[in-house]
Amino acid sequence: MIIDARKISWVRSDHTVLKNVDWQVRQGEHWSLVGLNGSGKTTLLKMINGYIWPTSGKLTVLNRPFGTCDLRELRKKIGWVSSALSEKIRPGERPEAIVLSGKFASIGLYEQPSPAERAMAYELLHKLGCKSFENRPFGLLSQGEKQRVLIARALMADPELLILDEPCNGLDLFAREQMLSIIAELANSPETPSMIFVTHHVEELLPCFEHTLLLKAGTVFKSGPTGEVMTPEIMTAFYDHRVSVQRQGRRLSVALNDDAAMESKF
Ligand SMILES: Nc1ncnc2c1ncn2[C@@H]1O[C@H](COP(=O)(O)OP(=O)(O)OP(=O)(O)O)[C@@H](O)[C@H]1O
Repeated sequence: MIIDARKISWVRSDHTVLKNVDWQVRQGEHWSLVGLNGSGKTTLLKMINGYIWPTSGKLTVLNRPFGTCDLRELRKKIGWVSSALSEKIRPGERPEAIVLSGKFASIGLYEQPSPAERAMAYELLHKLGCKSFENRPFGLLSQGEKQRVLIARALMADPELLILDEPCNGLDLFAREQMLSIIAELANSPETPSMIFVTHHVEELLPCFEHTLLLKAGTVFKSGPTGEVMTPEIMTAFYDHRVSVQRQGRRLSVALNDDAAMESKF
């Protein structure tokens, strides 16, 4: 089991940030985690990565029950690609060194990598489409280029779980689609671990994310096969607004119904 969360809650002073969250992610499954701002996505991810501890409930990640495992060791097995990570990378750092640093779970490269590790870093840079800017300092890269380098860095550690935390944030239409096609290709590769794709936007959900968890106000609003979760009825209740769910090819989109869109303006 990749994630086994049983009724986990996280309470801070008088605020219940997560409440009775149940979530089971099995080996080989790719999930999307969808929630509005403030729904608790980051808090849940921090918990899965062992940075915070459930106030109540039972959490097992990568078959390691919290309370009996070394959380630093657990973290090495999880690749969490987020804007917070991007901000930690020094602007002068080059993509090759950034990817190699993933092997040593460090920000910055302080170890001497072996020829095999260098070869793996090159292979990953290639796989993530980073060849044309592999020598450019990180600070000069576009948002999409930075994301691709950071995904390569995460894969360098051979993780058992890869968390893509809003990878399309700040990307224009073309960069977003490029990013999504790279993720779709990753999902096709048998070496890719289970992925969790975090987003606010339903139209970013690729068919490879066959399961979806909808998080609303710290609770699981719905979880299960994406096709069963993404119905107009469920999404209308999820957003507290009448919405329609359209299917475009193998992708989905959600739109506010006209009158709901008008209501939300005023
Ligand atoms: N340490 C804390 N103490 C008290 N409240 C907190 C703490 N951390 C987060 N919260 C609150 O918990 C709620 C969920 O926050 P969280 O960052 O997990 O949401 P999110 O779904 O990741 O939002 P976004 O999509 O905007 O990043 C918010 O109301 C936030 O203010």
